[in-house]
Amino acid sequence: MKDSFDFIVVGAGSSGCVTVNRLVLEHGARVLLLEAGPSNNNQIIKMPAGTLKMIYGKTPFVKRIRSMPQPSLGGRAIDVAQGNVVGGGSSVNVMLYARGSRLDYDLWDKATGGAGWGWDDLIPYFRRQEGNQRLQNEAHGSEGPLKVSDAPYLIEADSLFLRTMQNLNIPYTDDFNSGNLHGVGLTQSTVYRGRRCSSADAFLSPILNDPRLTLVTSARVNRILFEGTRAVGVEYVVDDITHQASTTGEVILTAGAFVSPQLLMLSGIGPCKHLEEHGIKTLVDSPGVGQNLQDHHVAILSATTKRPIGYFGEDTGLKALKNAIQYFAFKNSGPIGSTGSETMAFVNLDDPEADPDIQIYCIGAMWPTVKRGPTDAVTLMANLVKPLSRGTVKLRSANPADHPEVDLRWLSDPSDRRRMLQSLKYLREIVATAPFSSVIDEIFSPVNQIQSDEALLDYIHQTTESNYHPVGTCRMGQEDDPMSVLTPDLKVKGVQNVRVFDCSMMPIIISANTNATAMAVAEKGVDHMMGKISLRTPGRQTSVSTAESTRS
Ligand SMILES: Cc1cc2nc3c(=O)[nH]c(=O)nc-3n(C[C@H](O)[C@H](O)[C@H](O)COP(=O)(O)OP(=O)(O)OC[C@H]3O[C@@H](n4cnc5c(N)ncnc54)[C@H](O)[C@@H]3O)c2cc1C
Repeated sequence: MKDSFDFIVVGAGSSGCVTVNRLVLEHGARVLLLEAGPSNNNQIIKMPAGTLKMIYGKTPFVKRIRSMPQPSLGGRAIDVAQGNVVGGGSSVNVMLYARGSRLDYDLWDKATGGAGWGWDDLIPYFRRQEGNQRLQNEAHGSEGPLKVSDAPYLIEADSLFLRTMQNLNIPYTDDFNSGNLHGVGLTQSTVYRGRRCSSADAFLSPILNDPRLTLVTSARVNRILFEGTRAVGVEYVVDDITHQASTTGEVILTAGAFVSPQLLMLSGIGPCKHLEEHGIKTLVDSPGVGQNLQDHHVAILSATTKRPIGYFGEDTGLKALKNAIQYFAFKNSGPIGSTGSETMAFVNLDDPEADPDIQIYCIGAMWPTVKRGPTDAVTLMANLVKPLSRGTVKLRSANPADHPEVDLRWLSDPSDRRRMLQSLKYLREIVATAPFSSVIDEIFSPVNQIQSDEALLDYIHQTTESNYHPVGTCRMGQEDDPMSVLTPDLKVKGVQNVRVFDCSMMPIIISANTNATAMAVAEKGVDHMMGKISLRTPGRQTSVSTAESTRS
């Protein structure tokens, strides 16, 4: 093996960029960062309004993983977009800055036997990373490199949504990220002066010229290399040529919730029967690898409006020209500087006092997948943020170039079906409530004729989409839990010198968007690895109640 490094980090996404930043700047380590996708140096990534074009258009920055046909969705296969570029998800995402609730992280803490993963344990990491342009308090930092700001551009749909939700007794909140998600309000985004602030912008850019960092793009890692059970390097491919790199320290997987378990399995760590099926020699029989897949997904309602209240027409003709001039000549202002998702609400429709399990987005446009000629429109989406259904990631083959076999199993749990149905009905209630009702012309998805529960569920099966938050496939847990893949300090069980710092580590999905948490987890992971913090002695009280603890 030729090149040798102190650490090798696999995947330059949200968690990978944070990991290398801390290793290089704080610990002076020589780090190899391998990223399968290209550089993030592209205008469409930097301009907030470019997001939907990346998610639904054709760019090299997004790869779509097609799921197995889903029996619970009438046999439909789902494409789940993932970042394939420096910055990973944070370079292609909708930039919404969100954290889970206090309870979410306290449930993680419980899953690890109280090892130190509760809300209070994570807050220092969120705060340290955050450069909030409005909030500075015990939950928020304003000096960090990750810029977080209020929406620079609002549309009438935002005002209508905010007022309508308050008419439905949902209280206004000016901060979703204090541990309490309840309410309706304006979102904050990882946007600074009209430009995306990805994990790469915040954490990788400052060290790109540091001689201790070696970044190789368009480099797909195939497997981890072991001597016995000790990781000593990785094998990767650039331009069809296979390379090896070695490390005297550790290999850290930050390749995302689909690829990190795939890489473990390709390296011989996983359910031994499944590895045998693909002719892979088992190094560690770890039955939990690829299990416990969770993802948020949405019920969609789109309606035409009687007059313009959103973004229709802003990207064509003279308006597009005007917006481009405004954006480039006037400090990145106007619609191009907006993420298009400026308001949201978190509710619990069963018990208004309980932790929210539905997130509602209001988007001032027709949803791209809804088949209807372009016109003034608004879309409401209900995101099931506490799903109970669990899917799997398995190997499709022993070939690392093949996507893994993803079985999402959305709505396979009856409670998820019930809550999705209930939330779609609630979206209808929102657009029938003043002042929203005054601008709605026609609800065309789902059309009015779809009324029975059975027909509405069928509509959900045909139209539900990912909110792009897959997690949980290498979950951490207690040492003696046979289904946990990682110890609470994020070491892969059964081997030495391999850790996973990305969204795969979550035992339970958080009830909000996952980018900020991916970054906070990575920084805490580095602190554990470098001995800066140690696991807490079990026994501390958190907010987990007896009733909620049954969810874990
Ligand atoms: C379209 C979209 C919209 C989203 N919107 C939001 C939002 O508005 N707010 C929010 O909080 N969250 C959002 N998310 C989710 C959030 O961005 C992700 O949860 C987060 O980026 C995941 O971080 P990660 O480090 O786990 O993985 P990623 O950021 O996905 O990083 C994995 C990296 O590994 C690379 N990689 C994969 N395989 C290999 C390999 N074999 N070798 C080398 N490199 C490899 C990938 O190219 C990628 O760069 C969105 C995600 C997407 C995809």
